[in-house]
Amino acid sequence: MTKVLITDPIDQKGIDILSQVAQVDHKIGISDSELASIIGDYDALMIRSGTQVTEEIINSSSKLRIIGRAGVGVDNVDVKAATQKGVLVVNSPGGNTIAAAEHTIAMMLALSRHIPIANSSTLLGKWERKKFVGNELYKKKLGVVGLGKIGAHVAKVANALGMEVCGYDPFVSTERAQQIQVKLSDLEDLFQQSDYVTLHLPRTPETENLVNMDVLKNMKSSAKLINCARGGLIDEEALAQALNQSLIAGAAIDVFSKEPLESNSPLLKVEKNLILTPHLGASTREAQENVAVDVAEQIRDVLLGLSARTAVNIPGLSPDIMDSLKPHLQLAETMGLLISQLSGGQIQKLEVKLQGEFVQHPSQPLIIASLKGLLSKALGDRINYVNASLEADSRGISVVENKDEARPEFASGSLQLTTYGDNGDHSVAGSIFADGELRIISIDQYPVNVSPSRYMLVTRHRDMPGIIGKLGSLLGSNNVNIASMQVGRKIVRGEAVMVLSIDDPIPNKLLDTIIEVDGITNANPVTL
Ligand SMILES: NC(=O)c1ccc[n+]([C@@H]2O[C@H](COP(=O)([O-])OP(=O)(O)OC[C@H]3O[C@@H](n4cnc5c(N)ncnc54)[C@H](O)[C@@H]3O)[C@@H](O)[C@H]2O)c1
Ligand SMILES: O=C(O)[C@H](O)COP(=O)(O)O
Repeated sequence: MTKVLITDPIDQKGIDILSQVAQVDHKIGISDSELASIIGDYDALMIRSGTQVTEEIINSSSKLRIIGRAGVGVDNVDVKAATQKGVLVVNSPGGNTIAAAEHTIAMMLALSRHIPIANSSTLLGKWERKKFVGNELYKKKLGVVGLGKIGAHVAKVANALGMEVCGYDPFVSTERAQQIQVKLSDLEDLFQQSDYVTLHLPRTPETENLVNMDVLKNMKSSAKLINCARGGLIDEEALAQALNQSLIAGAAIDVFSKEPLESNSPLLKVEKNLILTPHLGASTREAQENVAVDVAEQIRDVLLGLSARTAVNIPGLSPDIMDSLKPHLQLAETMGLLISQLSGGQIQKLEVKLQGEFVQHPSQPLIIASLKGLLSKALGDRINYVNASLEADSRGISVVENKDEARPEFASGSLQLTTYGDNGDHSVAGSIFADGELRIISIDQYPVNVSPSRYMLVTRHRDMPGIIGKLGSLLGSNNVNIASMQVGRKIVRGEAVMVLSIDDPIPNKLLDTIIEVDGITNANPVTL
């Protein structure tokens, strides 16, 4: 029975989707060690930000195929370890955009009008109208750091509120900035000139402590800072000091370097204008339903053998591409598997050459499929589309891509793989014929025309009378049935390649006898 484990609160609609195809177990708040001890039973894991999916947990799994993050940030998943293990990681990049952007706007308004503290004061029976005079957002300058989905929506709403919006994002073009009505600025100016600064970027080694004491000192003393993105982007000790010393006028923080917020956090000792919420950015009914459905559908599809929409760790392999390239991917994988058996030994380089119609397609998926085939004899079930590039890389196999725009020999173009390694260079070319059938069209530059079959024998021999007959009778007398035979040669009576499709695998003893036949220089059994 397929089993899915859920370790964070997930909307029921997502659970219902998973229940169609799997047994769904809930272990909310499970410890790391308990998770590591039970993960071996599960095919899929569904989480939010509360579960840390560490390398140890991933390596304790044995049949885990997919980790679904019902939300955006995957910084709580060791994606590298998952990729190495061949586990797909998917998220929901857009499901909570509006929720997080609206929480940001709510934080900005709450800060400006002292809403939380005015509420507490009023509940205590006080009537402190003078104490809680605020600021308008209208005509104030907002600096948005990170102009992705959430940053862009915040900018849109802020523009509608009459704010002047500037932004910093090294990966956003001037055209895109104009489109979302944001004036691009450098980071220093943004902090120095803004009345409000809001962060909407991921936490990475480069962005950690992006807001430190130097940055805070550079801000206006009337400025307010909002972080509904990720903990760790702000040095919390420095922020506490900056607020206590009135270096800035306020902050609203939803995310923390350690969550849940620890009781010794310096932020809990701040007595000035500081609003804290417990990572609520995505906590709306709508967003929770969106992300749960989005991710559960992807988990269900992957468990059914279909592709995921938003995989984090297989770049370039969107479902549309996978669908349109199905026969091409199958050809590339088959050829990778074939050439690995013809090459034998250690391979240092794979050259992938696309010709004719193949040039029109994205090459990355074809390279990944070729590598998957190439490594599957060595790694068995462990190799998949997720980890093929990484596994090739860690084995020192470099990949060179080559596009040949010349008029193709075959109407549908061709794909050629060449390996360079311990046993010299080997090449295989293939094409897809009009009937959609895969064909191997050359082996080691010898022209052939073979449909790949489960068992094959590829020999090298001198082109002379009698060889084909000898080989045929050897196989026949050992009860190996030949389904088809093809000989490829470049010149008469020179070197030739023979490709036999056979119904059964070749016994080792028979292979030894074949190699001893006068004129046969090499014989490679192939299983596809
Ligand atoms: N508080 C919450 O509950 C909540 C909810 C959803 C998302 N988030 C977080 O909000 C953040 C933004 O999410 P998103 O969906 O907009 O992501 P996104 O990928 O659409 O946008 C992130 C943007 O950050 C930019 N960026 C990366 N490095 C940068 C740098 N050094 N300086 C400036 N910009 C940089 C990227 O170019 C990108 O445009 C993420 O960290 C996400 O995890 C939090
Ligand atoms: O990255 C995200 O999607 C947000 O941080 C939301 O996290 P949550 O799913 O734990 O609410």
